[in-house]
Amino acid sequence: MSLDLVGLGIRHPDGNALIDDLNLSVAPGTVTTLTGPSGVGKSTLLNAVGGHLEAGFRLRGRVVLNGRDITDLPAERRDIGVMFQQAVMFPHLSVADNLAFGLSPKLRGRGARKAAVAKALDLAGLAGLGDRDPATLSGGQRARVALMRTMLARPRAVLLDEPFSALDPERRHEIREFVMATIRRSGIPALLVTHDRQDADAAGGPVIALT
Ligand SMILES: Nc1ncnc2c1ncn2[C@@H]1O[C@H](COP(=O)(O)OP(=O)(O)OP(=O)(O)O)[C@@H](O)[C@H]1O
Repeated sequence: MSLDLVGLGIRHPDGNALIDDLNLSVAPGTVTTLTGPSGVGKSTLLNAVGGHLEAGFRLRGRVVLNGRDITDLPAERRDIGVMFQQAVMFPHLSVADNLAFGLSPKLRGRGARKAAVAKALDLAGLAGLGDRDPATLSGGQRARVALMRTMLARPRAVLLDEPFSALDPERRHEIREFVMATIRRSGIPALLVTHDRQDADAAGGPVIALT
């Protein structure tokens, strides 16, 4: 699976060009990093790829996923996973149920769904913690649950918007490695927005500096 941005341009509601003629190809299982000063349009670009561009922003160019033009598809039909700085959990659901919420509807059968959640807990190093209330997890554990929930939906691409910046330095390193390994193993393309040089190094792919 690959993600291609072809001649992408984004215009701010006030008329200013945020992104101008961006051409970018993200290979399967790789992470391309987007950097640049605050306000340059990094998050807006991810919104455009995910289909969440806010009203008033104008888009030019094409977003192509796996050879298919998805520019005009609504977000829910793009199968693109997102992960933000704050790992949002449903507080009234257990860790396992939070994970189950991410499961692709294509995966049918109670047993198969339970097994998929158990495997995700295991991969996240959280085996045995499925019954816990998410509020009792550490920030790092919550970040891993959030990532697994994103991946359980079997996305065709992932968008990561500063997903590590709320983590302390030690956790940050561990989660970063975990996220990159998961993306490589899944063979899907990813875009990472970060201000952190080490994040970009760990991502291993091209770094695009937006100006
Ligand atoms: N809903 C909105 N309506 C109007 N302007 C917005 C909206 N959301 C963002 N902007 C503006 O669009 C521009 C790009 O914002 P964006 O969040 O994409 O930047 P960014 O590069 O991700 O910044 P940061 O690194 O600070 O997160 C900024 O000038 C911002 O103020």
